[in-house]
Amino acid sequence: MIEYRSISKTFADGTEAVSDFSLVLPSQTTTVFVGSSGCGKTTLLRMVNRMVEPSAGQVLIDDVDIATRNRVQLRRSIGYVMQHAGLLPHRKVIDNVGAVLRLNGVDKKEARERSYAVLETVGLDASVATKYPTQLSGGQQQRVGVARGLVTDPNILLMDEPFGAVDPIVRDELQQELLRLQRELDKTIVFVTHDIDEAFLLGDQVVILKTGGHIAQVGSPAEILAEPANDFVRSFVGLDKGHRKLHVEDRDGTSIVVDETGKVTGVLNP
Ligand SMILES: Nc1ncnc2c1ncn2[C@@H]1O[C@H](COP(=O)(O)OP(=O)(O)OP(=O)(O)O)[C@@H](O)[C@H]1O
Repeated sequence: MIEYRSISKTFADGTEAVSDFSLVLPSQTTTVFVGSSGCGKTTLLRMVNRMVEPSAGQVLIDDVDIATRNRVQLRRSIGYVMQHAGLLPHRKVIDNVGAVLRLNGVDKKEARERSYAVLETVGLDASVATKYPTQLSGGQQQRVGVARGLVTDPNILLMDEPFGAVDPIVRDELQQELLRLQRELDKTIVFVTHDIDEAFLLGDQVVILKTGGHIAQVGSPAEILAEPANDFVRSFVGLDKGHRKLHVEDRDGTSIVVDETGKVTGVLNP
């Protein structure tokens, strides 16, 4: 469980990115921070692995204040997937994936074996392992980025707009892959996006943010869609434009919420 307790962040230039933010992110679920540019999503995400230190308040993981933990060890114990994959261009895929294992002291042979295994987990053929990142498609690079985030088998995976830079078809594929992975791996995922459809598809808990990290609404996709808290949320999720007339369909025993265009917007809790 991740808990933000009255977190604020003011940067050195005086920008107040997050103000008095409190929230619990339950274990083994996906929480999505969604909101427009500059509302504080990335700042909130990076406070979980101490890439950003709060100006006030605490972040707790399993009831331990992370300020008391060694910063480097904490960072290496949490998976991090960023936009554009962030791969090192001069290192082969397999070495990009295994880099954190090596930093953690895992020997070369084991690091390779685990890296090959996690490439398979994210649906990549072993033949990509010896290629350089620029020899891969954007979608493949993102998969490598996810593999790198998962290679240490972390409990927590932070994902910062990981699918923002790929075309819509590849994006759909990657989203479905992530849903499959989450069913298999049961990580605590914190996911940042500005795309409300992506948030509703992937999130168990969706946090709609306004500037300053202010929560406009938090809830499951179905809860938000059924009872938008205010006009801001109504407009943000497109209800004000007459979109999102929803119905529920049964797919293989799971109740899926589908909008009038046929797009899946969420899954009802079993
Ligand atoms: N290092 C920094 N120094 C000063 N201001 C910063 C810094 N990092 C972020 N900010 C500011 O803090 C606010 C929140 O930024 P943040 O990156 O968290 O937003 P975001 O919601 O992730 O935006 P985006 O979707 O554009 O990535 C913005 O006004 C941003 O300009």
